[in-house]
Amino acid sequence: MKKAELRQSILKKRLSMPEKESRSKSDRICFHLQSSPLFSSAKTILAYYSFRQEPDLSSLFAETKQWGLPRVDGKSLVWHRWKPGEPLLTGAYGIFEPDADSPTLEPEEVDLILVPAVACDVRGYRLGYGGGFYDRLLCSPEWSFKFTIGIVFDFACLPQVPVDEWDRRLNGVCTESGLIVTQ
Ligand SMILES: Nc1nc2c(c(=O)[nH]1)N(C=O)[C@@H](CNc1ccc(C(=O)N[C@@H](CCC(=O)O)C(=O)O)cc1)CN2
Ligand SMILES: Nc1ncnc2c1ncn2[C@@H]1O[C@H](COP(=O)(O)OP(=O)(O)OP(=O)(O)O)[C@@H](O)[C@H]1O
Repeated sequence: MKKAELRQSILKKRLSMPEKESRSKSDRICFHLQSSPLFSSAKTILAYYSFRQEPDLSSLFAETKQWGLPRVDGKSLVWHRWKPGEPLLTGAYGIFEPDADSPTLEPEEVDLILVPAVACDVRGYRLGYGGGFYDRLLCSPEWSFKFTIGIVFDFACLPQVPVDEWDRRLNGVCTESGLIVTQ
């Protein structure tokens, strides 16, 4: 199946999930992340603010970590420090984002990246919304060696997603069934 078709079918399935189910599965995902030494040893973590019924990471935000959230700036993502409770603004694509004037995070500070995805596969390949934002981020030298975990519900963790030459594998995938290390 081509990327666009697969994206459409997974998004349809995700949006049709009852909210209660999505909430309880998101809690399981957060539990698995919290139980991992990769998470406990990380001081600064890049995350995302859930939209279109992506797994919701907000129960993690209670953890005493330094959090970074992305802001879309043209074709790039800019990472801002964010403390739970600080206001977010509606940005590009209707996603809540930190204010452009809020302090940014330097790549050297970041220990772990929780990557939103439409689908992932067991090899660590990821399908996003087609913007190429994370593809571009993760191939740049300052980010390419960071530990990355794709976050999806089980039904979106597939044996294989289509791969293009620019796709890089994530280091792990976390679903409500657990965290798998892919490379
Ligand atoms: N919660 C969250 N925040 C995030 C991301 C994400 O995946 N999840 N992003 C991760 O990158 C960035 C936003 N990326 C996006 C890229 C494209 C579309 C989008 O609406 N695309 C069109 C189709 C484009 C195409 O197929 O060519 C669409 O879906 O209608 C939305 C967000 C930054 N913030
Ligand atoms: N390293 C890169 N430099 C420049 N453009 C890139 C790079 N990687 C990917 N792209 C472009 O970004 C787009 C990514 O498309 P693709 O459908 O693979 O996105 P995706 O992985 O689903 O999206 P996203 O990373 O935003 O979630 C393509 O048009 C591709 O040409």
